[in-house]
Amino acid sequence: MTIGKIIDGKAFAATLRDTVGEGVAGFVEATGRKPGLAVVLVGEDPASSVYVRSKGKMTVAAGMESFEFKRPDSIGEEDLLDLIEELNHDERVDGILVQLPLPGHIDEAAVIGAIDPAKDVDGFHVVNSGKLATGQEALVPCTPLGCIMLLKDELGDLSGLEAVVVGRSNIVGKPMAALLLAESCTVTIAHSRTRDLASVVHRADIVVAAVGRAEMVKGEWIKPGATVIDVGINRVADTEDGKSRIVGDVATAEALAHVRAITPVPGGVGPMTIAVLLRNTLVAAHARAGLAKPAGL
Ligand SMILES: Nc1nc(=O)c2c([nH]1)NC[C@@H]1CN(c3ccc(C(=O)N[C@@H](CCC(=O)O)C(=O)O)cc3)C=[N+]21
Repeated sequence: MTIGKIIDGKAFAATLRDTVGEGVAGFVEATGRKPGLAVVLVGEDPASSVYVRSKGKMTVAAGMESFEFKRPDSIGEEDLLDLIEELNHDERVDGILVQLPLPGHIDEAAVIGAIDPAKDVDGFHVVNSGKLATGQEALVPCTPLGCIMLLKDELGDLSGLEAVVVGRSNIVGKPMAALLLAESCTVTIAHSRTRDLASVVHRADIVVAAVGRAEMVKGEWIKPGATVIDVGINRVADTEDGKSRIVGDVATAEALAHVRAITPVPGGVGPMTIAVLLRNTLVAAHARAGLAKPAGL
């Protein structure tokens, strides 16, 4: 039985961060200042805190300025909007990321809508999603853009390929579909109401799984030779040692016998998300400074 390739997202992300680092050096030389990324974290969710810390470290390692704003769960929406307004006007800040999800009493759409689209390095503002949907230059959500980079690296030209995106979230599924369409794929978005998901997935040359359900996409659903991008990060109890581990949305061990290539979890899409965040911050900094987009990005 042949075994597919495991795509090394961690290594690809490290290379991308190096490229970003070179671009940062050029930006500093041209402007006399560092690009800056502001991350806003509301509440004390331990997983979010770990993730925000590693983002901060990688931001600094790439030569950029990192600003972190931690606010309690109890913060009112008005106070959060005031903070964003302040960051919108802070010349040292090129990128603003508000860690999601936000507490239930805060309107996420209102908060995202308050971010200056030129600083929206998550690409979640309707101005950026609208530009993406209509084929205009935009800041593009980090996870889907990272997935496209991995796919192009593996497959080259994607045009004409059959792509199935499982999941229809605003942060992954929908922008992923828009990007695949822009690459001239034939795109299907499947979701929880899709009938006979197995046979829909079986059509695909490219499967992107972004549903947030542990190992939901089974190996036998995958068409032989398909490329699978697993966006899921699900913490599950590991019965053998009582600890927990992280698995994706795809049953990877099963799928390996069917795929051409597949991203692992961890070490696949996750590291790309952070690397693209740095990339987006650098791109936003160049645009704000009136400079052309740096080479290779
Ligand atoms: N406004 C906003 N933008 C985000 O991009 C955003 C967010 N909110 N909220 C939370 C999610 C989650 N997220 C991850 C990014 C990288 C890894 C990552 O690097 N994971 C590693 C390590 C996994 C581990 O071992 O914990 C991996 O997959 O290999 C994980 C999760 C970004 N998010």
